[in-house]
Amino acid sequence: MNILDKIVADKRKEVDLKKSLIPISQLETSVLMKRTTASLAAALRKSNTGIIAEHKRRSPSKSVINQNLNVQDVAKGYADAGVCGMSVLTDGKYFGGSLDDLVLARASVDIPLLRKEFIIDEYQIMEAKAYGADVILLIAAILSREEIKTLSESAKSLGLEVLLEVHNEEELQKSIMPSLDMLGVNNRNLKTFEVSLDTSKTLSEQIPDDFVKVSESGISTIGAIQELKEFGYQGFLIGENFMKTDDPGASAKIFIDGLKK
Ligand SMILES: O=C(O)c1ccccc1NCC(=O)[C@H](O)[C@H](O)COP(=O)(O)O
Repeated sequence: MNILDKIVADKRKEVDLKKSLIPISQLETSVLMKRTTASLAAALRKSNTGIIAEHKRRSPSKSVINQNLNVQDVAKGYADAGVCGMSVLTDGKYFGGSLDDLVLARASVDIPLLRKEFIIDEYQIMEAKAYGADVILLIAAILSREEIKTLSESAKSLGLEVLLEVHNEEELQKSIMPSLDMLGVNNRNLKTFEVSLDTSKTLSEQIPDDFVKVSESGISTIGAIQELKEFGYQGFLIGENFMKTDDPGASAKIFIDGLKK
Protein backbone atom coordinates (compact mmCIF):
# COMPACT_ATOMS: atom_id res chain seq x y z
CA MET A 1 0.00 0.00 0.00
CA ASN A 2 1.44 3.45 -0.89
CA ILE A 3 1.53 6.26 1.70
CA LEU A 4 -1.51 8.06 0.28
CA ASP A 5 -3.63 4.89 0.50
CA LYS A 6 -2.44 4.41 4.09
CA ILE A 7 -3.30 7.99 5.03
CA VAL A 8 -6.79 7.64 3.52
CA ALA A 9 -7.44 4.27 5.19
CA ASP A 10 -6.50 5.77 8.57
CA LYS A 11 -8.57 8.88 7.83
CA ARG A 12 -11.71 6.79 7.21
CA LYS A 13 -11.35 5.19 10.64
CA GLU A 14 -10.61 8.56 12.27
CA VAL A 15 -13.66 10.23 10.71
CA ASP A 16 -15.97 7.35 11.70
CA LEU A 17 -14.76 7.60 15.30
CA LYS A 18 -15.13 11.39 15.39
CA LYS A 19 -18.66 11.23 14.01
CA SER A 20 -19.61 8.96 16.91
CA LEU A 21 -17.95 11.26 19.48
CA ILE A 22 -18.93 14.71 18.17
CA PRO A 23 -22.13 14.65 16.08
CA ILE A 24 -22.67 17.25 13.33
CA SER A 25 -25.41 18.85 15.47
CA GLN A 26 -22.68 19.72 18.01
CA LEU A 27 -20.37 21.18 15.32
CA GLU A 28 -23.28 23.36 14.18
CA THR A 29 -23.33 25.10 17.56
CA SER A 30 -19.78 26.49 17.14
CA VAL A 31 -19.74 30.31 17.17
CA LEU A 32 -17.36 30.13 14.22
CA MET A 33 -20.13 28.64 12.04
CA LYS A 34 -21.83 32.04 11.84
CA ARG A 35 -18.85 34.08 10.71
CA THR A 36 -18.35 35.55 7.23
CA THR A 37 -15.42 33.79 5.57
CA ALA A 38 -12.48 35.51 3.86
CA SER A 39 -11.66 34.88 0.19
CA LEU A 40 -8.24 33.40 -0.60
CA ALA A 41 -8.99 33.47 -4.34
CA ALA A 42 -9.63 37.24 -4.21
CA ALA A 43 -6.47 37.83 -2.15
CA LEU A 44 -4.39 35.87 -4.69
CA ARG A 45 -5.97 37.64 -7.68
CA LYS A 46 -5.03 41.08 -6.40
CA SER A 47 -1.57 40.15 -5.07
CA ASN A 48 1.77 40.47 -6.84
CA THR A 49 3.40 37.94 -4.56
CA GLY A 50 0.73 35.24 -4.01
CA ILE A 51 2.27 33.39 -1.08
CA ILE A 52 0.21 30.86 0.90
CA ALA A 53 2.42 29.90 3.83
CA GLU A 54 1.93 26.57 5.58
CA HIS A 55 2.13 25.44 9.19
CA LYS A 56 3.77 22.00 8.89
CA ARG A 57 5.48 20.27 11.83
CA ARG A 58 6.42 17.06 10.07
CA SER A 59 5.60 15.13 6.93
CA PRO A 60 5.86 11.62 5.54
CA SER A 61 8.56 12.74 3.08
CA LYS A 62 10.73 14.78 5.46
CA SER A 63 9.93 13.40 8.90
CA VAL A 64 10.43 16.20 11.48
CA ILE A 65 10.52 19.75 10.09
CA ASN A 66 9.93 21.84 13.21
CA GLN A 67 8.14 20.75 16.37
CA ASN A 68 9.20 23.68 18.56
CA LEU A 69 6.97 26.50 17.40
CA ASN A 70 3.76 27.98 18.68
CA VAL A 71 1.11 28.02 15.94
CA GLN A 72 -0.19 31.44 17.05
CA ASP A 73 3.29 32.97 16.67
CA VAL A 74 3.65 31.35 13.27
CA ALA A 75 0.24 32.65 12.15
CA LYS A 76 0.97 36.21 13.33
CA GLY A 77 4.43 36.08 11.72
CA TYR A 78 2.95 34.98 8.39
CA ALA A 79 0.23 37.66 8.52
CA ASP A 80 2.81 40.37 9.35
CA ALA A 81 4.96 39.15 6.46
CA GLY A 82 2.09 39.88 4.05
CA VAL A 83 1.11 36.36 2.95
CA CYS A 84 -2.21 36.03 1.08
CA GLY A 85 -3.28 33.11 3.23
CA MET A 86 -2.11 30.43 5.63
CA SER A 87 -2.42 26.68 5.22
CA VAL A 88 -2.89 24.75 8.47
CA LEU A 89 -2.25 21.01 8.36
CA THR A 90 -4.78 19.35 10.66
CA ASP A 91 -3.79 15.70 10.21
CA GLY A 92 -2.27 14.39 13.43
CA LYS A 93 -0.77 11.01 12.62
CA TYR A 94 1.35 11.93 9.58
CA PHE A 95 1.84 15.71 9.93
CA GLY A 96 1.61 16.39 13.68
CA GLY A 97 -1.23 18.87 13.18
CA SER A 98 -4.68 19.20 14.75
CA LEU A 99 -7.95 21.11 14.66
CA ASP A 100 -6.66 22.97 17.73
CA ASP A 101 -3.96 24.43 15.45
CA LEU A 102 -6.71 25.73 13.18
CA VAL A 103 -8.69 27.29 16.04
CA LEU A 104 -5.56 28.92 17.47
CA ALA A 105 -4.55 30.31 14.08
CA ARG A 106 -8.12 31.63 13.62
CA ALA A 107 -7.95 33.35 16.99
CA SER A 108 -4.69 35.06 16.00
CA VAL A 109 -5.19 36.36 12.45
CA ASP A 110 -7.83 37.54 9.96
CA ILE A 111 -6.09 36.31 6.80
CA PRO A 112 -7.75 33.47 4.84
CA LEU A 113 -7.05 30.05 6.40
CA LEU A 114 -6.92 26.82 4.42
CA ARG A 115 -7.71 23.59 6.24
CA LYS A 116 -5.01 21.27 4.78
CA GLU A 117 -6.48 17.83 5.26
CA PHE A 118 -7.29 14.60 3.47
CA ILE A 119 -11.00 15.28 3.05
CA ILE A 120 -13.15 12.28 2.19
CA ASP A 121 -16.40 13.08 4.02
CA GLU A 122 -18.77 16.06 4.36
CA TYR A 123 -18.30 15.83 8.13
CA GLN A 124 -14.74 17.17 7.72
CA ILE A 125 -16.07 20.16 5.79
CA MET A 126 -18.44 21.00 8.61
CA GLU A 127 -15.46 20.68 10.98
CA ALA A 128 -13.41 23.02 8.78
CA LYS A 129 -16.03 25.76 9.14
CA ALA A 130 -16.65 25.07 12.83
CA TYR A 131 -12.93 25.34 13.63
CA GLY A 132 -12.29 28.53 11.65
CA ALA A 133 -11.22 27.70 8.08
CA ASP A 134 -12.12 29.80 5.03
CA VAL A 135 -10.96 27.31 2.43
CA ILE A 136 -10.81 23.53 2.13
CA LEU A 137 -8.47 21.37 0.09
CA LEU A 138 -9.81 18.52 -2.03
CA ILE A 139 -7.28 16.07 -3.47
CA ALA A 140 -8.29 14.60 -6.84
CA ALA A 141 -6.04 11.55 -6.35
CA ILE A 142 -8.25 10.26 -3.53
CA LEU A 143 -11.71 11.28 -4.79
CA SER A 144 -14.03 10.36 -7.69
CA ARG A 145 -15.59 13.13 -9.82
CA GLU A 146 -18.90 12.52 -8.05
CA GLU A 147 -17.24 12.91 -4.63
CA ILE A 148 -15.48 16.11 -5.73
CA LYS A 149 -18.85 17.50 -6.85
CA THR A 150 -20.68 16.59 -3.63
CA LEU A 151 -17.88 17.79 -1.33
CA SER A 152 -17.20 21.03 -3.20
CA GLU A 153 -20.90 21.92 -3.35
CA SER A 154 -21.21 21.19 0.36
CA ALA A 155 -18.25 23.53 1.06
CA LYS A 156 -19.75 26.29 -1.08
CA SER A 157 -23.07 26.01 0.74
CA LEU A 158 -21.18 26.82 3.97
CA GLY A 159 -19.41 29.81 2.38
CA LEU A 160 -16.07 28.01 2.15
CA GLU A 161 -13.82 28.24 -0.91
CA VAL A 162 -12.40 25.14 -2.55
CA LEU A 163 -8.82 24.51 -3.64
CA LEU A 164 -8.78 21.36 -5.77
CA GLU A 165 -5.38 19.69 -6.02
CA VAL A 166 -4.20 17.63 -8.99
CA HIS A 167 -0.93 16.01 -9.96
CA ASN A 168 -1.53 14.90 -13.56
CA GLU A 169 -3.71 15.45 -16.61
CA GLU A 170 -6.15 12.65 -15.83
CA GLU A 171 -6.87 14.08 -12.37
CA LEU A 172 -7.28 17.55 -13.87
CA GLN A 173 -9.68 16.45 -16.62
CA LYS A 174 -11.94 14.52 -14.24
CA SER A 175 -12.09 17.40 -11.74
CA ILE A 176 -12.95 20.58 -13.59
CA MET A 177 -16.34 21.89 -12.44
CA PRO A 178 -17.86 25.27 -11.48
CA SER A 179 -17.95 24.59 -7.72
CA LEU A 180 -14.14 24.95 -7.47
CA ASP A 181 -12.42 28.29 -6.86
CA MET A 182 -8.73 27.47 -7.21
CA LEU A 183 -6.86 24.71 -9.02
CA GLY A 184 -3.67 23.61 -7.34
CA VAL A 185 -0.97 21.58 -9.03
CA ASN A 186 1.05 19.61 -6.51
CA ASN A 187 4.66 19.37 -7.62
CA ARG A 188 5.10 16.49 -5.16
CA ASN A 189 3.90 13.09 -6.29
CA LEU A 190 2.07 12.02 -3.13
CA LYS A 191 2.74 8.35 -3.87
CA THR A 192 6.50 8.52 -4.52
CA PHE A 193 7.38 11.95 -2.93
CA GLU A 194 9.28 12.96 -6.07
CA VAL A 195 9.16 16.75 -6.52
CA SER A 196 9.37 18.60 -9.85
CA LEU A 197 8.17 22.10 -10.70
CA ASP A 198 7.79 20.81 -14.27
CA THR A 199 4.48 19.29 -13.12
CA SER A 200 3.04 22.81 -12.65
CA LYS A 201 4.55 24.03 -15.90
CA THR A 202 3.22 21.09 -17.94
CA LEU A 203 -0.34 21.25 -16.62
CA SER A 204 -0.73 25.04 -16.60
CA GLU A 205 -2.19 25.52 -20.05
CA GLN A 206 -4.89 22.91 -19.48
CA ILE A 207 -6.29 24.80 -16.49
CA PRO A 208 -9.17 27.05 -17.60
CA ASP A 209 -8.65 30.76 -16.89
CA ASP A 210 -11.75 30.92 -14.64
CA PHE A 211 -9.73 29.28 -11.85
CA VAL A 212 -6.92 30.85 -9.86
CA LYS A 213 -3.87 28.64 -10.49
CA VAL A 214 -1.85 27.60 -7.45
CA SER A 215 1.49 25.80 -7.56
CA GLU A 216 2.13 23.64 -4.46
CA SER A 217 5.18 22.03 -2.85
CA GLY A 218 8.91 22.09 -3.38
CA ILE A 219 9.10 25.87 -3.87
CA SER A 220 12.10 27.49 -2.19
CA THR A 221 13.41 30.26 -4.43
CA ILE A 222 12.23 33.59 -5.80
CA GLY A 223 13.43 32.45 -9.22
CA ALA A 224 11.04 29.49 -9.12
CA ILE A 225 8.10 31.82 -8.44
CA GLN A 226 9.10 34.20 -11.21
CA GLU A 227 9.19 31.24 -13.62
CA LEU A 228 5.85 29.83 -12.42
CA LYS A 229 4.22 33.25 -12.83
CA GLU A 230 5.09 33.08 -16.52
CA PHE A 231 2.95 29.93 -16.69
CA GLY A 232 -0.02 31.83 -15.22
CA TYR A 233 0.29 30.85 -11.55
CA GLN A 234 -0.99 33.42 -9.04
CA GLY A 235 -0.67 31.35 -5.86
CA PHE A 236 2.34 29.55 -4.38
CA LEU A 237 1.97 27.17 -1.44
CA ILE A 238 5.15 26.98 0.61
CA GLY A 239 5.62 24.87 3.73
CA GLU A 240 8.99 23.39 4.54
CA ASN A 241 11.07 26.30 3.23
CA PHE A 242 9.62 28.58 5.94
CA MET A 243 8.87 26.02 8.65
CA LYS A 244 12.41 24.60 8.76
CA THR A 245 13.66 27.95 10.13
CA ASP A 246 13.45 29.23 13.73
CA ASP A 247 11.14 32.07 12.67
CA PRO A 248 8.88 31.11 9.71
CA GLY A 249 7.22 34.55 9.69
CA ALA A 250 10.57 36.34 9.39
CA SER A 251 11.64 33.90 6.62
CA ALA A 252 8.38 34.55 4.77
CA LYS A 253 8.91 38.31 5.09
CA ILE A 254 12.42 38.15 3.61
CA PHE A 255 11.06 35.98 0.79
CA ILE A 256 8.10 38.28 0.06
CA ASP A 257 10.26 41.41 0.23
CA GLY A 258 12.59 39.73 -2.29
CA LEU A 259 9.66 39.04 -4.60
CA LYS A 260 8.62 42.72 -4.52
CA LYS A 261 12.04 43.91 -5.76
O1 LIG B 1 4.75 16.78 2.32
C1 LIG B 1 4.63 15.54 2.25
O2 LIG B 1 5.55 14.74 2.52
C2 LIG B 1 3.32 14.92 1.86
C3 LIG B 1 3.21 13.54 1.78
C4 LIG B 1 2.01 12.95 1.46
C5 LIG B 1 0.89 13.71 1.22
C6 LIG B 1 0.98 15.11 1.30
C7 LIG B 1 2.18 15.71 1.62
N1 LIG B 1 2.30 17.08 1.73
C8 LIG B 1 1.21 17.99 1.67
C9 LIG B 1 1.55 19.14 0.80
O3 LIG B 1 0.96 19.23 -0.24
C10 LIG B 1 2.59 20.12 1.24
O4 LIG B 1 2.64 20.19 2.64
C11 LIG B 1 2.47 21.55 0.72
O5 LIG B 1 2.21 21.60 -0.63
C12 LIG B 1 3.78 22.33 1.03
O6 LIG B 1 4.87 21.65 0.47
P1 LIG B 1 6.38 22.06 0.81
O7 LIG B 1 6.55 23.51 0.51
O8 LIG B 1 7.22 21.20 -0.09
O9 LIG B 1 6.58 21.77 2.26
